[in-house]
Amino acid sequence: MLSRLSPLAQRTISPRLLSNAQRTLVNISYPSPKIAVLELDRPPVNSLSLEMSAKIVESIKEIESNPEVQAMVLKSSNPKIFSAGLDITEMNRPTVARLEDFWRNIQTLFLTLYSTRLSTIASIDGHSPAGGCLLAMSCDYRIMSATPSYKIGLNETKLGIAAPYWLKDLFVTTIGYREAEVGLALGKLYSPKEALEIKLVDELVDSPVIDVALKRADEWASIPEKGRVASKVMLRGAMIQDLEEKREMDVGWFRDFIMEEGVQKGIEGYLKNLSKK
Ligand SMILES: CCCCC/C=C\C/C=C\CC/C=C/CC(=O)SCCNC(=O)CCNC(=O)[C@H](O)C(C)(C)COP(=O)(O)OP(=O)(O)OC[C@H]1O[C@@H](n2cnc3c(N)ncnc32)[C@H](O)[C@@H]1OP(=O)(O)O
Repeated sequence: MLSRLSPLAQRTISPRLLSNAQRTLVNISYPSPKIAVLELDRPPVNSLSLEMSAKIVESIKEIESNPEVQAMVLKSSNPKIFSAGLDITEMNRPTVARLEDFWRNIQTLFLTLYSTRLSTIASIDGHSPAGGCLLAMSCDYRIMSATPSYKIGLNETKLGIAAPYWLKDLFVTTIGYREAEVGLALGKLYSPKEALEIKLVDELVDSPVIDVALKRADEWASIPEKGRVASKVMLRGAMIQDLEEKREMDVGWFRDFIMEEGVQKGIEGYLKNLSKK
């Protein structure tokens, strides 16, 4: 894509002016041989389109393929948004084929990030609703900026939709049944302080989040891989296997739910309000 531009244009065009079609969507860097940083870079809000999910999966696989790398920090290029979650436009009057493909890519994203052999540290320097919270919860450790205006949580019910069963399971596993029951029903978005209290995040920082995330990545990367991965498989294997077995059933639930006229009206209204803001 970018390579289709002339070399002069490639050198002079400001990255801010690049359309998403011309962007790489994620950037990978290696601050040290054992640590990778995967930066989400899909303006304006790092929402997860089909292509964005596929790109994140491809990048995780690329990082995993280097046996020296032990830990990965997941961060955002946006200074105040980690990820706004699923790209809502993917669910707005879609074709059935695209919608099903979109959902398969979201499932794969979850399965890949949740099960990777890498230690994963979420560096949450901004808002992280819904699918953004899914990305964070799929990591092994979550560090969030203490900025009080930031929000994290699962707000699906506010859009007139429900979290899929496996995201509900992930939420329950992370914060416990009762808190998840209330949080899901109300579509609650938590402040960083509240998120720390219920253990939705592990640590709050005032300093640049990435600095602390890199320190934690160093600590996690120093643990011998075999035992660390075996523990991860023991804790996460059942949920992964369960979704692997139910993938197509889940695609069907998602498709039938989203294609309902009432749900479509709700999504349309939510999108209109977002753009009006
Ligand atoms: C028994 C049967 C049950 C079956 C169940 C089966 C399956 C489950 C069914 C469905 C599950 C679906 C799961 C969904 C999870 C999700 O992730 S849904 C997405 C939820 N995300 C949100 O609600 C976040 C919305 N965004 C915001 O709140 C704000 O944008 C922000 C992140 C706080 C940032 O605010 P800021 O003021 O900086 O930016 P703007 O609001 O002005 O946004 C800029 C621009 O971006 C557009 N936009 C924002 N978020 C999204 C998004 N998620 N997708 C697409 N587009 C988004 C916004 O509209 C603006 O656009 P512009 O006006 O054209 O500039």
